[in-house]
Amino acid sequence: MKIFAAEQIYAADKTTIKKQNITSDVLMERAATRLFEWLHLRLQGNPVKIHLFCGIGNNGGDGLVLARQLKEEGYNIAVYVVRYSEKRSDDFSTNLERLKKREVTPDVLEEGDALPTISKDDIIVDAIFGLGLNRPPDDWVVALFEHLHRSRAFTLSVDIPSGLFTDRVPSDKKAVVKANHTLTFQVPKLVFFLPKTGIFTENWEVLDIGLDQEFLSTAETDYELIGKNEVLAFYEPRKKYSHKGTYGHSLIIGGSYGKIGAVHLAAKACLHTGSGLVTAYVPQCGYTPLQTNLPEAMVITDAAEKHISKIDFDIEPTVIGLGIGMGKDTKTVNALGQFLDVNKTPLVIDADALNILSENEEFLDKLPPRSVLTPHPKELERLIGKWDGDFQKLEMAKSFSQKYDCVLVIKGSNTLTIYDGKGYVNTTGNPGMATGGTGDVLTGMVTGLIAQGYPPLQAAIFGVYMHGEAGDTMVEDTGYQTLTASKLIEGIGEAFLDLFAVDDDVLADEE
Ligand SMILES: NC(=O)C1=CN([C@@H]2O[C@H](COP(=O)(O)OP(=O)(O)OC[C@H]3O[C@@H](n4cnc5c(N)ncnc54)[C@H](O)[C@@H]3O)[C@@H](O)[C@H]2O)[C@@H](O)CC1
Ligand SMILES: Nc1ncnc2c1ncn2[C@@H]1O[C@H](COP(=O)(O)OP(=O)(O)O)[C@@H](O)[C@H]1O
Ligand SMILES: [K+]
Repeated sequence: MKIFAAEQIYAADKTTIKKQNITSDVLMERAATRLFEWLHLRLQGNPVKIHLFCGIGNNGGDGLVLARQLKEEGYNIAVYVVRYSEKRSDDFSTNLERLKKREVTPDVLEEGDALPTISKDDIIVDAIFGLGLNRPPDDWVVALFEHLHRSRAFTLSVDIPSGLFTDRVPSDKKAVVKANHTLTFQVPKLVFFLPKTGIFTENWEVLDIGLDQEFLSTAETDYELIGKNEVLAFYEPRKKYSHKGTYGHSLIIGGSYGKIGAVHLAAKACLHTGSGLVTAYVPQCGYTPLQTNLPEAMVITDAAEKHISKIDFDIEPTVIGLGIGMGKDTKTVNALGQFLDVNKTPLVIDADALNILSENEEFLDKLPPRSVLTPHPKELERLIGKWDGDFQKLEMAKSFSQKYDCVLVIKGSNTLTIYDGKGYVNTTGNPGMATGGTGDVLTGMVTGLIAQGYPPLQAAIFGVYMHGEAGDTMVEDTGYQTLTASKLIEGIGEAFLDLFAVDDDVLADEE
């Protein structure tokens, strides 16, 4: 699913209004009707008090239409106009008049006014600011946001939590409404997925308001949301007359004394993702544990006992996964530099190999084109430097990826893969995966996909999706705290099966 920038959404509105020959007022009515239907379905006439806080722009207009529809259905509402500006949008004004005709006169809130009492069992609808926010809200509006937050009432934001910009991180966390849920129009917004802005609405849902499909499908966007539909397009079925040679040979290079487990996890994940053959290249201390515990993998050992001192092998791997548990011993750093001088095999680079690249920038020029780099945020900072906010981080990551022609997988709650100026936002995964070794599993999975012939970008996007899906499957049995990297590997099979599972509700519809 595409993620549109705010100006593209405004353009989609305009096109829709023109092509469907409707007024903006009709579009607002349609949007707010979707909000009403959502609430009505859940509340079924429940007399709970609903406080609707409406700004003076079109977001506020949506709130006023919703108030009118709730009133007509007999809901217990209180409506407030948050008058943060003298200006009013036309559709706001039209709908204020319509509401007044239904004998609902909103309380106008201005600076210095007493704030309404809200009980924690009430519902707040936040329609104060929408996509039009262009500067931080005034102090008294921030005080209102804090008042809403203190009430602990369920807060439903319209389109976007008020105070959240679409293109930058707010400098003051208090200046954003903390939504329990956001109902966003037509398309998800990028800020829902970034670590410093996603925290304002952990739950969100898209409401289809019938914007012009042609516009939506032809517009180019900088970001895309990756779900099952998107990755299914990449999936390559296993062929009947194939053999292990068909699916490539992965070489996993890494490990040091005390960190052989990382290689074990990556090699095992690689096998579970379908690599035809997997060999691990480890220091000698890794030989026995790997041969004992992972019989499917072959093992080549370095001359040194405890760390990699020279990367030297006589096989011809299809792809190499590099860096997990490898450490940064001087000999290892030299070995990596010498290896990169001669290597032509596609690479997936993680962990200590990334840190070595950060400290030896000249190594970056030696990477084969479209190498996949999988940093967590700290490793990313070492690679690309410090950033000021998520948006600058993304721009810096795009430049880095372009400069070195690499696929950059920025791991996190919503892992973001960057290549060729575009970002792919993953939707699977859960906080149970915030545990040691899960990154090693991802390295193994992406390596295993490249081994089978997936191009690096697709392997990265698909691998990240499947990794998160494996986590989501396993967490149902383990709970968040007990999910481990080994368990995650057990979930990879389920993640593949789930790609082709028919949803229960689809089956129910057919019955
Ligand atoms: N396609 C869609 O997504 C649709 C969107 N609609 C609604 O329209 C909204 C956008 O409406 P608007 O463009 O009117 O934007 P807002 O409703 O966010 O209004 C912002 C208004 O406040 C002013 N302003 C911005 N920041 C301010 C600040 N800090 N202090 C004081 N004033 C400030 C702006 O100049 C503007 O007049 C969307 O978020 C959505 O709720 C719907 O009405 C119809 C369809
Ligand atoms: N809160 C979370 N939600 C979803 N995925 C997460 C979360 N925390 C971590 N992950 C995923 O777990 C993995 C952790 O990788 P990493 O930090 O490299 O761990 P390690 O080095 O211990 O293997 C990444 O793929 C990341 O996206
Ligand atoms: K809002």
